[in-house]
Amino acid sequence: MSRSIRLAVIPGDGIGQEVVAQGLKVLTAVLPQDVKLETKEYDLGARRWHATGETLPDEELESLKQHDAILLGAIGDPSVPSGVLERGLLLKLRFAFDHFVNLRPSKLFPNTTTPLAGRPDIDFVVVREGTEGPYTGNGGSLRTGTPAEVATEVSLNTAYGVERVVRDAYERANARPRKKLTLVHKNNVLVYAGHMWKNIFDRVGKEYPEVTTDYLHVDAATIFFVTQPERFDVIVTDNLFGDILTDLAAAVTGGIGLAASGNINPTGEFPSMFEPVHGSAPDIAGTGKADPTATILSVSLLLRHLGFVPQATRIEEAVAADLEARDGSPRSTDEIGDALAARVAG
Ligand SMILES: NC(=O)c1ccc[n+]([C@@H]2O[C@H](COP(=O)([O-])OP(=O)(O)OC[C@H]3O[C@@H](n4cnc5c(N)ncnc54)[C@H](O)[C@@H]3O)[C@@H](O)[C@H]2O)c1
Ligand SMILES: CC(C)[C@H](C(=O)O)[C@@H](O)C(=O)O
Ligand SMILES: [Mg+2]
Repeated sequence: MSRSIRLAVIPGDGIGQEVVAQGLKVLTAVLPQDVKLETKEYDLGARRWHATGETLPDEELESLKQHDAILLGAIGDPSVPSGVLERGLLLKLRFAFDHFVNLRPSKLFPNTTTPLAGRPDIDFVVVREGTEGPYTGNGGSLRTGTPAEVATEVSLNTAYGVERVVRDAYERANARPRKKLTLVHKNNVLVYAGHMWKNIFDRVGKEYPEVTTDYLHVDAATIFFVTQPERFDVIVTDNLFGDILTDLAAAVTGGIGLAASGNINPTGEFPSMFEPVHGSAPDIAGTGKADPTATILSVSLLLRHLGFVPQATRIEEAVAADLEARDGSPRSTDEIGDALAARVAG
């Protein structure tokens, strides 16, 4: 395990700035003295775009590449046309660094007010494909803005891309006690991409005889996320279904303020990037109401990825204890960060 971490930090927009400050606070508190943490902050997002018109210049991409990992807050702002920063910055990073595994764990933490509060054993992870599907920008519009407009947004799926993420999901399922993997797609309607996913899922599954498999159409999966979440262990799904399912998973297991994610490049060729599942939340930005826990749990995923397992576990335990101790009175972003930093340090 390396005793130094070169961390690139992209606070981004809205509450991204606020929650990343807390993530760094907890990271600093949890690391042993002899681990050298070098951080480099990148001014990327709405401010930069307004000032220079840039979203993610090549030099910055090259510089980001020189790090062990990236911590990102959130990208997107109402003052910038929708999609400019999301595509030009966030998705550009995920694609350029081949983050084909978008890992989004969901655990029911104690003392949370959610529709599933009090339900035991909710502990699943969504392995969302991160580089393909309808996210590739493969589309266009004709007669734009007229009543005769036609727009396409093609979902791109390659056997190469599907097999590598499915294989990763089998590996993860095989390493967990329950060893269950559910494919979520919509192959009753999306018969080309859906059948390719299912065929690859079945073929790769032959190599993992200990893993129990299941298949659900995405609409049915949304029912079971709410009514029978305990049926899930590892879920593998495409980029867009995974986006939607993981906001739902967050909402039912503790709230969007607790949902962490890792954009993983499993080959290690490029730095992986860790970020909360939520966005820049312009409706609460600047109010101190943002819960930084999702970012702090993303720091835990980052540490685990880099091999700092005891420190990652310490953060998870601190979050569980902190939630247990919450009495319902509101706490600011800073106060939650301070409380978690104190717990991991103590
Ligand atoms: N990974 C990302 O950077 C990311 C993810 C999602 C959305 N976005 C972008 O963020 C912007 C806003 O998107 P949106 O409103 O659809 O989604 P959002 O996740 O920003 O907000 C949805 C709701 O959840 C609440 N919320 C989010 N994070 C919270 C937190 N930590 N604590 C408490 N409440 C929280 C918000 O206040 C809002 O009511 C858009 O530009 C969108 O494209 C970026
Ligand atoms: C902002 C957007 C591009 C992004 C996505 O769709 O992946 C977000 O919703 C997420 O879940 O990280
Ligand atoms: Mg999303």
